[in-house]
Amino acid sequence: MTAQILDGKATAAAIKTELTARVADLKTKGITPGLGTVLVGDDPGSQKYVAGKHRDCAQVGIASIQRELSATATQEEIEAVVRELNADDECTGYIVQLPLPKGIDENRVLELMDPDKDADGLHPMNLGRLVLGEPAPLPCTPYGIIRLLREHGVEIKGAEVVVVGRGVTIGRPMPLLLSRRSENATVTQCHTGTRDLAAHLRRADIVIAAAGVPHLIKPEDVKPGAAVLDVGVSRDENGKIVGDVHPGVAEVAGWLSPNPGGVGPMTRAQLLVNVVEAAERSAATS
Ligand SMILES: Nc1nc(=O)c2c([nH]1)NC[C@@H]1CN(c3ccc(C(=O)N[C@@H](CCC(=O)O)C(=O)O)cc3)C=[N+]21
Repeated sequence: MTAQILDGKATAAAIKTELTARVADLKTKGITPGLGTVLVGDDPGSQKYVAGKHRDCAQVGIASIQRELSATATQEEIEAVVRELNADDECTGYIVQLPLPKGIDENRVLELMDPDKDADGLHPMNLGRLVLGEPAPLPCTPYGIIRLLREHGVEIKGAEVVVVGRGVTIGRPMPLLLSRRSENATVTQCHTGTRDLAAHLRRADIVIAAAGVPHLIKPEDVKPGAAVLDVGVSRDENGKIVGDVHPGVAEVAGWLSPNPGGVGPMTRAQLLVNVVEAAERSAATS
């Protein structure tokens, strides 16, 4: 048996086509969505991700606003850029690329963002809205994963889902989304304190591997036919992506997200969705 591919690249392309029409419609109402990015430092990986986000924007007609600061930027300098984007009417949504350099208080920067311009859905106000079930921008990777599963007809309702990891961008918000009535999954969250990870994995209909540990998920721990999402992006000595999922899992799983080409493109597409939806919300209230 070989797993069917959860094709993030193709699904993201379809989402972008749909967004292109919505952006064109907003423009007829005099609104041009604009995505801002704040990049601090010169990490090649981060530069590449941010460049990809601006390429996506160009494809769907969203304006791009780029702010770059040196690796030695101070807390005050970063906060000044955040205040500037909060006030900039052309910037309808933005992200602060994480992680920020050591010594910078990341949470203080995130809390300073205008929650209505938070394209990542990571502002405390929006994480709170998610808990309360109020409309909010949804965290990009978790919601991208749900759309990827839906698009391929993988049943989420009633499924036993194991999320591995508890990071702020994926592991922590993922169970919040999956346990909403609209998804109705039963979720187990595993992390480094989990006593017997394999025992949990073997029961899972859906595994979401977001631990950042290369090849953590082994074929012998996956239930035959399960859907496995590989969210990890570690790199080997040649800079090649190594996921959290061992390649042998493809012989056991029913569905598998390739990496690259799976969750990454969905994350980027969902960021655009958040920008367009924020612009649509402001169009409705203006
Ligand atoms: N505030 C913030 N928001 C983020 O969303 C955020 C962040 N900070 N910091 C870093 C991580 C990482 N991330 C990725 C997005 C897309 C791909 C992606 O599209 N990857 C391609 C391949 C890229 C390659 O080959 O290197 C793929 O999976 O096919 C990867 C990683 C977003 N992040």
